Amino acid sequence: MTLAKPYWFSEQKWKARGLLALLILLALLVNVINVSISFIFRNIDTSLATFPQTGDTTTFWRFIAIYAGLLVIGTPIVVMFGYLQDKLGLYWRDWLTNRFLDKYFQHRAYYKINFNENIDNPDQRISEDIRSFTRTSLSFLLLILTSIITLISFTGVLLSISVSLSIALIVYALVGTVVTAWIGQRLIGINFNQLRKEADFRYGLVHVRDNAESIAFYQGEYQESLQLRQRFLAAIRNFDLLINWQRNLGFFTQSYNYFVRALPYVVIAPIYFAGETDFGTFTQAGIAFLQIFSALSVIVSQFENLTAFAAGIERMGGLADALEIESKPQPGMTTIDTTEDSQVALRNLTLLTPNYERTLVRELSLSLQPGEGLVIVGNSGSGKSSLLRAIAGLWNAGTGQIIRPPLAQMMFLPQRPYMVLGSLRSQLLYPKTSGEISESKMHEVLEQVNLTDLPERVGGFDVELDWSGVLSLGEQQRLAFARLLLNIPNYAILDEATSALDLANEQKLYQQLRTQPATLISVGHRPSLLQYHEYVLELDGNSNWQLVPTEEYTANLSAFN
Ligand SMILES: Nc1ncnc2c1ncn2[C@@H]1O[C@H](COP(=O)(O)OP(=O)(O)OP(=O)(O)O)[C@@H](O)[C@H]1O
Repeated sequence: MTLAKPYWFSEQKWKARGLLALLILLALLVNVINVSISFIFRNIDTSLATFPQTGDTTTFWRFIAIYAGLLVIGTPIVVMFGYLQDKLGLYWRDWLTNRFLDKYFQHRAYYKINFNENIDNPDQRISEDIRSFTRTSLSFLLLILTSIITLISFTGVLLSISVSLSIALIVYALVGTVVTAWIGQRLIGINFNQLRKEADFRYGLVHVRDNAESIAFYQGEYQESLQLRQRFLAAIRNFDLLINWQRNLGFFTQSYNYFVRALPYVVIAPIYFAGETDFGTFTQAGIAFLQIFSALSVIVSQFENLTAFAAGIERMGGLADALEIESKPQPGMTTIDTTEDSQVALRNLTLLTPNYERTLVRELSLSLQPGEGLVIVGNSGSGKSSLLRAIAGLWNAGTGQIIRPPLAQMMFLPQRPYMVLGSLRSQLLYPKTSGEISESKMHEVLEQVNLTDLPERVGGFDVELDWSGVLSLGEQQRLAFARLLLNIPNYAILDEATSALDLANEQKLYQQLRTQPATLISVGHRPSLLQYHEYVLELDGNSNWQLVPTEEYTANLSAFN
């Protein structure tokens, strides 16, 4: 699985490994500093406690000076440790997000994944889950690493003071870890659900924004707000559950943490009272105890993060697997065979819906000579658009063969005109991102689709607007048509691309198109469309079909009427 190839083995591995090695070195240095601090304060406290008997002040000041020196060296080390950790996290996110984006757009995975019920909100997985994954996994890795180093060095310190103290501490921390892990188990699932419900709620809001006008016409406010509130309520309910479990966990960890402060005193006091150790031991044991305690209980104190982290990994892993699967044919299911050639032909094509539940067309065969036109007609839901989806390779459930030219030579205008986010220029060039097309050519084409004054009206070719919001549906369809006339493909496939236009505009567009030598396949309901095509393919909705020359079809129609 290529997506699983880790960052540390990628083309950026040397940068990543170098930074990681530097971080480990800094972690070691931080630990050396911490151990030194415990010794410095042990000596400071002992010098203070023995002052009444010895009258010695120089030891005290000497250690204060050493501590000041340590601060000067220690500060940049600790700060750089945090900084480099963030930096490495940033590089990692950059790399991983780009990998996911590559996969998302390969083999049209972004389209197919919408039909996958297990993958909700891929947008959130790619944006937020990756961000928290890279940041958190790095901090966990370093936390565990530094904990192990701390554990080893301070156990050494502690053993030099008292064996029983060491044993008491380790037992205490282990018990705490196990109990917290047990309570926290429940949090994993709840956290997973929280991410999902928050994303659902946000998507609901985005959906209302995107469809604001339709909703306003339908006066659908009540229904929409009800639906949004339901999504919000689900998020709130789950969050309530989450904080309840966090409270339960809190009861335990809080009392557990309080007692940690007293534990070293309780264990050291008998040795001190027996005169077997100096006063500074309390300080050093306290510091060592806290260090070991936090190291051993990394899992305890980080449990909350750890569960959210595990949930995030699960969501990302799910997406990575799904993206991988989408790029391969489904095992055990028959798929339509596609062959590239310089013509369009269908041979014994049986097309099913992607879930293999409904047969849309059975045993369809036809072929089109270059420059010929075919119009597909039939009732709504009979599978007209689906046939175009199959030709474009979006759907492949079924049997038989589709012969078509390379997709780069074909241009599809989908049923819903698609307006890109960007300028009028990029709108016209789409799906190309740059091109040789001059502004005068663009003006000419806009004139052909009856949008002559559009650049003037909106303020030029480089103005960025919310095009689907400011243009009428018919204007959007004409703009999409302009794209077609600019690109001059050898094959034009139009799915009700003029459905929102008046007959005069429709006629103008189709006449323009027919002056080009392009092979044309249209889907449409209007009889006015028939005249621009040589053949009519009629689907009856029960997987039957008939193919007739247009003249014969129109003659039958008028005889019938
Ligand atoms: N992703 C999908 N999974 C399963 N079935 C689907 C999917 N998308 C569409 N369908 C079903 O496939 C059938 C054919 O749809 P299609 O869009 O091809 O109809 P159409 O003939 O173009 O209709 P219209 O004239 O209304 O645009 C419909 O019954 C539709 O509900």
